[in-house]
Amino acid sequence: GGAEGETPAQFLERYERETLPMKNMVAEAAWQQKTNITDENTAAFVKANLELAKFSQKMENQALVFLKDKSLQLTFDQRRQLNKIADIDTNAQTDKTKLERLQTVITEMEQIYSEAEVCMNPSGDCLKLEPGLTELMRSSRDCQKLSDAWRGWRDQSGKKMKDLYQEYVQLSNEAVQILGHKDLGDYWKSRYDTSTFEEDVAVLFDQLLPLYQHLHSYVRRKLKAQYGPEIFPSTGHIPAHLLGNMWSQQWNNIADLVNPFKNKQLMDVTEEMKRQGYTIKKMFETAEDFFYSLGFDNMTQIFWEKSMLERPEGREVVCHASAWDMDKQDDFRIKMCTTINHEDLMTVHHEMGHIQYYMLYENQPLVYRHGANPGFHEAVGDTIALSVQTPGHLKTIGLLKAGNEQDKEADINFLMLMALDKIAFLPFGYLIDQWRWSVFRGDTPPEQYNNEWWKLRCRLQGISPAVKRGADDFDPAAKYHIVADVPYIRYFVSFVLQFQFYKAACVAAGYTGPLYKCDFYNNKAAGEKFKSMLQLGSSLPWPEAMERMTGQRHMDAGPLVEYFEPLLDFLRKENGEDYGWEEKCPENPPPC
Ligand SMILES: CC(=O)N[C@@H](CC(=O)O)C(=O)NC[C@H](CC1(C(=O)N[C@@H](Cc2ccc(O)cc2)C(=O)O)CCCC1)C(=O)O
Ligand SMILES: [Zn+2]
Repeated sequence: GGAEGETPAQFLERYERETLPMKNMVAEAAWQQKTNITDENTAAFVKANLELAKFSQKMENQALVFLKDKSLQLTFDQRRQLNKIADIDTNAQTDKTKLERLQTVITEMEQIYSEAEVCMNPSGDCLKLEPGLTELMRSSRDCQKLSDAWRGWRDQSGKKMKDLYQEYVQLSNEAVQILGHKDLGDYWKSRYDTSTFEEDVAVLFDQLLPLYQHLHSYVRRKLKAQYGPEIFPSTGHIPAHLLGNMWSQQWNNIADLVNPFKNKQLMDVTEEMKRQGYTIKKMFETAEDFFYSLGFDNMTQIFWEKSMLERPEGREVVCHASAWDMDKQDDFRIKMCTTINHEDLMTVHHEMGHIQYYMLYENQPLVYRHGANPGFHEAVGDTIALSVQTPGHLKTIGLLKAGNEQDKEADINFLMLMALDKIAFLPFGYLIDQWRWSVFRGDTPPEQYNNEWWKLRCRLQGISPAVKRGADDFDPAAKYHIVADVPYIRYFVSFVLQFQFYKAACVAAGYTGPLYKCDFYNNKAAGEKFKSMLQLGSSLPWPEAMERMTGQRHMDAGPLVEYFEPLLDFLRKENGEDYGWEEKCPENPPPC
């Protein structure tokens, strides 16, 4: 047994008492490192992680002793908690040198990514990803500039990390194999508690492909009109740098080029936010107010004191937005280099959704303070943002001028903007971990890393590289989550779940109109439904949790398809038979 004659119940109590301060210490060290990247903060962060690993291994060993002891009468809940204590990720690596090397490789890759900058011709301006390159990709309509930024970013980030990444794969697989998993992808999928997870997401992707194909075709036609057809390959692919985003993952920033009814309002409120003098603080208060209207709690005092809501002067930070549970009473934070625009206002809701989930499961046993599955955590804020973005709600908060509610053309414009965010994302959200699972499994060897990446990008997303890719390019590591060891299929799952949660909240609010116009602001019944699911954390299998809110026990693309139905009808009429692209990208992408 554990400490002299310790019972499972005593062990679980001791686990919580001893682990909480340890996790808080690590969270603080991580926060210091991400909000002030210096050698000593990085070293301190790696050291803290090593301490946590040693501590977790002791707890894992003790949990395994109880789990294997046939003489013990463990309750269902004790067994569930002990299994979660024994699942300690790559901290299972007992070889200190290998564990330290893995931590160092990840922080090194993240440091290269965070400090990379591209010096543009002919201006000579050196731009970082945020805000410079992101702003350029968002707002420039100059093909050559977009192409230079697209290529430059990949040269300064991914291209420098191929060897590091190879080492990360090797060390990560070794670590999780100690826990009995085949490879890191196998371990990441195990968090969805179902052996059919890969097939389930593949089925969802196939169901949603027609929506994407029609959006892709419509956007391609509009971009040909804007840039001239000669820069588009005959294979039907869209050049990656023309889509308003460094990774072509969401296309909302080219809404002005794609807006179906020019004479009708574009639902992007960036200009109105600036005109009204919106501050960053006001953006966070707007999000806080929506959650509060549902009966959720306001942000804590410590949240406002300790968050980093804009890029600080004079120090290197990891700008990629993130929400933090510091494993300490009331201590929840957001780190974000916020800019005043529509996209960031939605990101604020996304990050605050994480904070609300942390607060709702704060009283669960420590091992249950996680999302029911990772997709749930990503869906909370986005579900709220679906209600916030309705023209009706934007009028309620004064960010959109009152207009004719029954305007079919304005509705199509709105659904188009939402599709540029939610539909455009689907193949991207799906393919990142298709690539990584094949790398971790060993099906994709290092010399095939970039080729396999572009095979997926060309076949599933229908985009082509701005310029021809070379043997030593490594484009996957131009994306934060790949560099920072953060799984990604959670976002694809979230983009399906959030429409299920949104529909359930609308039903709870007694709404009966077209789904895409539903605003459940101020509705306590909707809030109660949501809270009843979220307060469970991971204490029950996710189908049980989902059932509390939606009455369903499985992922279902139905609500997403229902939401976009009017747009798909419009697109089918517009596109006729002109949609789709060839599996392979062109050998040589046409120049600007
Ligand atoms: C300590 C820690 O790491 N905490 C976790 C939270 C947790 O696990 O508790 C966390 O904060 N992760 C950061 C990550 C940030 C963002 C992101 O990376 N988004 C994806 C895809 C996407 C894009 C649009 C969208 O609407 C939804 C998703 C991308 O940008 O590619 C950036 C903008 C939005 C969300 C996040 O919040 O998920
Ligand atoms: Zn998130």
